[in-house]
Amino acid sequence: QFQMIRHEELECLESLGQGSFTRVFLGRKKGLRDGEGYVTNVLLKVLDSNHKNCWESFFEAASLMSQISHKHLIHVYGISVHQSNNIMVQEFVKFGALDLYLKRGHSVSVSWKLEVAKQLACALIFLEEKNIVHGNICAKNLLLAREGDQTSGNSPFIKLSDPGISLVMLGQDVLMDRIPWVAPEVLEDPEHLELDVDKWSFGTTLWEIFSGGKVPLQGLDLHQKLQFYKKGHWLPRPDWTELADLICQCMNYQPELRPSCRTIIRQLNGLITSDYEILHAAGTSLN
Ligand SMILES: N#Cc1ccc(Nc2nc(N)cc(-n3ccc(CO)n3)n2)cc1
Repeated sequence: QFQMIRHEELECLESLGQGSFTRVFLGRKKGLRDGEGYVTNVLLKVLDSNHKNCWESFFEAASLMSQISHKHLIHVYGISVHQSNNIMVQEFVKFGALDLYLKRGHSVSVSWKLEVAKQLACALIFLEEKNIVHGNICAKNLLLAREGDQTSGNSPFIKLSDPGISLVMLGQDVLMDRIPWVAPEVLEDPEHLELDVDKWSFGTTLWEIFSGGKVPLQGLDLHQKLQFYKKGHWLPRPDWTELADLICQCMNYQPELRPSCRTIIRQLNGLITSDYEILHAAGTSLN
């Protein structure tokens, strides 16, 4: 279900950071295309040695991503197992993870943020139609392939990364640490994953995108995070009412009441044409 890549074809260059349980490196992949030798930049995602027992789940994620293809989903070339290294080989996405991009203080417009949100919603519609639960939707797993900028006005382009080790494999404390991205019902029964869990995480990711990469519930320990759910709390509402309402609808504690992906897209389109967006767009072009 995926391409096995020989380690001789791979060259590992500098470290680019880390996900949960993995480290990511810039790499090169040698290959042949109609007899021609060529080298491409790749992203090497290496499973931490102390999580070796999760290698099946790690490769299941690789297998999932290599069996489906969509413009807003990361392309996985295959996997490489060499000595004690389990490596997922992905297309290299130029501007990296969105959470870091936003934290670096790039000033992006409201329409830029809405475009990113819409593209994520399109990826979710695609997964929903295939009845696939991603399970790890968050700004850290949104990769920015094109910056898009105010002047030339071309829009950003994002790709949703692989889900990594499945929620089912994670311990309770890892699940608690993923509050407020992980849907509340997952903590009750991690085995029973429904599509609705991705809608909850979409709400949290929307909050991240419009909060400039701020980490929601930063500084809360696991117990306090658990209390946040026990008490049915919500994240601090952004001042844009319609956006805040959409976030709250997605982060509904009753999974069946969360909006369908199509409703989400319709509401995002409504936000794009709303006066708040026009006002803010006017604001940025005035200053
Ligand atoms: N400075 C810088 C810089 C860093 C990374 C990239 N590119 C990239 N391409 C991918 N396919 C995946 C990732 N990831 C990064 C974290 C995770 C965890 O999910 N993935 N980064 C580009 C620039």
